Amino acid sequence: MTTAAIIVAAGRGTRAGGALPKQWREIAGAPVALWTLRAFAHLPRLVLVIHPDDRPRAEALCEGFPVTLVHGAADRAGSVRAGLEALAGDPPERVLIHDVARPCASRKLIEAVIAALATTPGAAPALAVTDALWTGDGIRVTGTRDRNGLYRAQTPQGFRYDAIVQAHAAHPGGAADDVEVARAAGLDVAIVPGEERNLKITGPDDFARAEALLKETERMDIRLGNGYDVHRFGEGDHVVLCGIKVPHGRSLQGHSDADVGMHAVTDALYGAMAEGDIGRHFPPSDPQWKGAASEIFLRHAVDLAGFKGFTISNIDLTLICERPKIGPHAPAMIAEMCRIMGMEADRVSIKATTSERLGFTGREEGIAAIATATLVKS
Ligand SMILES: Nc1ccn([C@@H]2O[C@H](COP(=O)(O)OP(=O)(O)OP(=O)(O)O)[C@@H](O)[C@H]2O)c(=O)n1
Ligand SMILES: C[C@](O)(CO)[C@H](O)COP(=O)(O)O
Repeated sequence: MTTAAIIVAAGRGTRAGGALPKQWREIAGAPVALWTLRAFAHLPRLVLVIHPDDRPRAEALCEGFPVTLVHGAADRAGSVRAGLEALAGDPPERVLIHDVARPCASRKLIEAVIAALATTPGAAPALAVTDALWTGDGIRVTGTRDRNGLYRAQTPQGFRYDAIVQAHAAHPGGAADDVEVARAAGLDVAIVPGEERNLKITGPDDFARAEALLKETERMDIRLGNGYDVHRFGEGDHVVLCGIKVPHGRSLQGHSDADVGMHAVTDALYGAMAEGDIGRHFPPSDPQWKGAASEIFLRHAVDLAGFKGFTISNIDLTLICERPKIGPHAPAMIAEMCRIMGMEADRVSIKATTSERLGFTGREEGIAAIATATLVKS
């Protein structure tokens, strides 16, 4: 079942004040919008609904990241509809709709909403009201209300895509959130236990609260990934290894440019992020990747790591072949890999070994490559 997330970010944040709309202000070292996108970065499709005035800022934030930008509308419901339309060409089965102003939603909460959608067309997090409730005239208490059965609504609010599209199309407008829209269309919405930490930045004091929560949970996160790849030799007069053309009596065969070293490093990066492998992001069945430069794949993995808040700490790559001899070309390969990945040379190792004439590499039928990558988030 495919799940997409729509992050609505077209509001102006008037209650929060300040020179910039709240989603573009920095907390804990990154804009609020980036924290929120990172919380959903494990999902295959992300749509960020923005105000047209914020386009340059949003493009800079999302450059190289797998995020679709669309322009929102004058009210929240209109912005949600714009996000839903952006997905219409290739509709997902489920969609999560989330306020950009809630940057602290946990992965556990997001997964709980998705899990609930297996049995109901709608699901959303909420916290039961625990304080006594009064009415007042601004100066004094004028009455009390029963808090039984009252909830504080949160996002992400999740729905079967087709159902929420139809519900929005039928709604007259003025809804506070998508649960109200869904219920007006007769959809059942399950309550998933919400989180106190999933606060919405609304007033000026909320920035400090959100920052404290993000700092508290952003613990050191160190990831190790490995990648292994093999390409066979065929007719030709050179091989491409780590972006460098190396003269050789044969060429490596493959769907792309068959840069076996770059593929192993790319898979190590994906592996460290639990993001599958090159084939998942660039399917070999897709003709557009035929003969593609492997730099495209590596850049995607590097950008994804940056989007998720990781720094690449080091890369270690071993090429396994009898010939060509790698040593003379290793400095150029390291320089090229550093250029693509934006890394320092003392963090990228490229070395080679033979297999003592054993096996397919020993018989010079192809080249194998094995890579390790370390990613760090602090
Ligand atoms: N026309 C609008 C209005 C709101 N939102 C989004 O809806 C969410 C919840 O709204 P709220 O917290 O009220 O944000 P703002 O409308 O920006 O704040 P304010 O009401 O203080 O101006 C926010 O992520 C906001 O960006 C939107 O995408 N389009
Ligand atoms: C959708 C919402 O986050 C649910 O709590 C909220 O209603 C949106 O924000 P607003 O302050 O009501 O505009």
